[in-house]
Amino acid sequence: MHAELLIHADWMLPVDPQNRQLDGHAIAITAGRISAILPSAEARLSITAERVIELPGHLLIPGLINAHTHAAMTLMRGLADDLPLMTWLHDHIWPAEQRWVETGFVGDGTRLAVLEMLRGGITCYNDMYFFPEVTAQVTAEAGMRAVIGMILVDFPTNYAADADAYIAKGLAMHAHYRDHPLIRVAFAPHSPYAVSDAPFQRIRALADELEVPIHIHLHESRDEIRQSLQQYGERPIARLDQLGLIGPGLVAVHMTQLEDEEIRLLAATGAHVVHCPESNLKLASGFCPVAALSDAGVQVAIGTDGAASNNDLNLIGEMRTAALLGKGVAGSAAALPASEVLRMATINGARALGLDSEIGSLEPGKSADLVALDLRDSHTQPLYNPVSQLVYAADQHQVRQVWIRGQQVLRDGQPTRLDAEQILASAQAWGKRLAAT
Ligand SMILES: CSC[C@H]1O[C@@H](n2cnc3c(O)ncnc32)[C@H](O)[C@@H]1O
Ligand SMILES: [Zn+2]
Repeated sequence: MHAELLIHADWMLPVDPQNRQLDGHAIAITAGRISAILPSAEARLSITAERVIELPGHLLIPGLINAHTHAAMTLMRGLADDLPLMTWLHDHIWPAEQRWVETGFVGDGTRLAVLEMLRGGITCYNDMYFFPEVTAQVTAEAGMRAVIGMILVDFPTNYAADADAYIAKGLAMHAHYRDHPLIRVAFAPHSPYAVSDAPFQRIRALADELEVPIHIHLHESRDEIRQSLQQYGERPIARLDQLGLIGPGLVAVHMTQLEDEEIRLLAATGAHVVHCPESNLKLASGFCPVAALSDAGVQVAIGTDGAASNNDLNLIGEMRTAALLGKGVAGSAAALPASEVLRMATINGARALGLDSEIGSLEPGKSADLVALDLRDSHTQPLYNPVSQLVYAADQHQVRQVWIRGQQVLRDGQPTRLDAEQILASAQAWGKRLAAT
């Protein structure tokens, strides 16, 4: 058998249905896809390859999927800390966005985010932000994968004046990226408190027609529930259910306020949940009952949220926080074992985004989106169990090589398609501008 690329690694966690750990295996890649996974000794005898890469001491995993981001908000990292969600959003972030967010801001902020995410082993992200066409373009140029939100809020912004304009711009972007190999598009109405019933109804009909997910902040804080009870006489999930939005296409982010009946509804309808543990902790929004959701059969993915509420886009760190917090919230050390948390950051994210036939695991036929981490560092030695080291001990700087569709986008920790120096210089220039106001 012939392959374009053959990679040998000491350990592989393919996140396959059997949850295997493969020691001393190789992965063969041709035309951007995984063509075989087999023991290295066998591969050396049976596969000829144009390029062979040996990775002793390394762990190979599927590319991580950051299931909820606002990429360009990297330029607001540390702008407003130590505040609860509604104060943070209404008094600081939305005014700053009104003042600063335009295409140049989104381009530079997204490039900084893409650089940070690739260096941390993230190969795909699910974004919700203004000027999403710019986010899409920057991401595609970097060779990265993303699901870009067709955003909607009830109020006018620098990006669009009203619901018609938000939807029209979103649909134009959807048409533009229809057959793109890296970019997909989803609806991204901000939240139940920022979107009224009529636009939700339009989005639901369009999402059904275009078969795209609906990505939304939902049940993020107690204030959101209180406000909804006051305004609509029901909790946000009940309202969205009335509007026909709770179903397998729903990607519900945060979900820190959940009653048992709501968990049953999510499970019965096949809705997806994205857990953002660090953002929820930092804004003191509440705790997502991840173990209870998972026991009920709800698929839970992991997201960082934006860098203004986290304050990084480090999904390896986020896995660790999710595992530790999940045990604390469930009152059980057995809750959220490391292998389950890795599934959340890979295959569950892929399922939430409707991309699980392409990405989320290392299996023949899937796209070659993969990450190699060097585990020879002091804090991941000695090594008894690779998945334990990855989730409980590894640092994102141990990510050394990243491939997306078989193309190397990070080599020895350095991006191959981005100018890191220029990205940092422009981030510093934005920082000076924002700090001066
Ligand atoms: C319509 S573009 C996205 C919008 O969402 C804001 N945002 C960022 N993080 C959060 C969060 O955790 N909850 C609610 N809204 C958030 C972002 O600043 C943009 O305005
Ligand atoms: Zn968010």
